[in-house]
Amino acid sequence: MVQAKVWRIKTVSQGVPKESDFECITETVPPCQDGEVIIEAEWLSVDPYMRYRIARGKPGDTVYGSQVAKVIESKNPDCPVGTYVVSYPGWRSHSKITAEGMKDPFQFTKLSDLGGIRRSAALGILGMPGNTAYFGFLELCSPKAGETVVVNAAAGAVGSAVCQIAKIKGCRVIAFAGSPAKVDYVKSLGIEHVFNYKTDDVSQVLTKVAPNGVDCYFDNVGGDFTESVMPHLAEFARVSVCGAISTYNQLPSLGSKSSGPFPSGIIISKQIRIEGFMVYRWSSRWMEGINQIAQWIKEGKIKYEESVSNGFENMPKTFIGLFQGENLGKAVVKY
Ligand SMILES: NC(=O)C1=CN([C@@H]2O[C@H](COP(=O)(O)OP(=O)(O)OC[C@H]3O[C@@H](n4cnc5c(N)ncnc54)[C@H](OP(=O)(O)O)[C@@H]3O)[C@@H](O)[C@H]2O)C=CC1
Ligand SMILES: CCCCCC(=O)/C=C/[C@@H]1[C@@H](C/C=C\CCCC(=O)O)[C@@H](O)C[C@H]1O
Repeated sequence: MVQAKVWRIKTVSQGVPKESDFECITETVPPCQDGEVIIEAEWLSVDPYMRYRIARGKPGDTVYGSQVAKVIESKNPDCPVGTYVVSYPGWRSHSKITAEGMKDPFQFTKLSDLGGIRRSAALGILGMPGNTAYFGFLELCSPKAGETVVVNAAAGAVGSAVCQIAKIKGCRVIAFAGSPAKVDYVKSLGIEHVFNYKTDDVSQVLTKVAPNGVDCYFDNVGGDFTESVMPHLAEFARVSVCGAISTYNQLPSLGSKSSGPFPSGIIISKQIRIEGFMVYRWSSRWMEGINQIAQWIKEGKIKYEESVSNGFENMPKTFIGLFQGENLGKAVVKY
């Protein structure tokens, strides 16, 4: 019988998660029944949203998350041994997927050929984060050529894709990231105006580099960063509220009181449109985004990076690293 390693919540994290908030146990996975498969993780994703899931979880819960995995046992003719899938069984080395579980296309999909691109990309640029950039930027910001776009967490999985899509659309991109190496990386993607928000004052940068205002703001960070950007928005600016990673370790739960004043005056007088989203809003158009990004990669218009941690034992450490800016591009763990 297959033995699975499983990362569970030991203590619901308070503030920045610690490795001791997690525990790894071993579990026996019973053999497949009709219609079932057993999968073995190949690549596991760590994502900022997991912080929210942990906050809403309880001790003993398996940490939620996606992985690229290989079918190693099958009693389902549609999914034979050797098939690669993207699934959401959580931080587990081996998992049983029932016939029912395989029906939900957002919990389980067979991995299509990625045209020579490493399978881990299905967790990043050719997966949920890539589509977050594609739909979250194009649909909510409606960018026009020549407009000025601000992107933060710009060296990360979503941000680096947004910067490049904005460039493809002919926009002028002002990007922010958290280290000199990250600034160099974003510049290497062809983005001209890139700043380190830890050493450059965001408001001063925008006064200088965006004297006519910011037309589109793709926000991954929230908090103080966003407070600094708001006064620089142009009339009829569009703000895509993708994430607020600077706040994830502060809020006790969803629905808690907002931490700062709501800038009503700016929003009203400049007639700004601000919209949050969850990328699964575009579920019915999922492959449109993936196929377009794949095409842009082929044409050399989009580049991407991955920060790879080796070993399942490094799941908590790699996850925590997201909040310390340790990743460049998509953070993944190789099983
Ligand atoms: N709405 C949706 O459907 C989705 C939203 N998201 C959101 O998109 C954002 C980016 O996700 P993703 O690309 O996967 O992650 P990233 O690959 O960008 O990794 C996170 C990065 O965030 C930056 N960061 C961490 N803490 C802070 C802080 N306190 N202040 C400023 N920056 C910080 C770090 O970069 P640096 O070194 O530059 O500080 C870090 O490397 C997140 O907010 C996430 O929740 C992601 C997917 C779907
Ligand atoms: C308020 C949540 C901000 C997190 C932004 C983000 O990264 C979203 C990612 C989603 C993710 C949803 C997972 C947890 C969000 C918790 C909200 C809830 O109602 O439980 C995943 O489904 C893929 C991205 O769309």
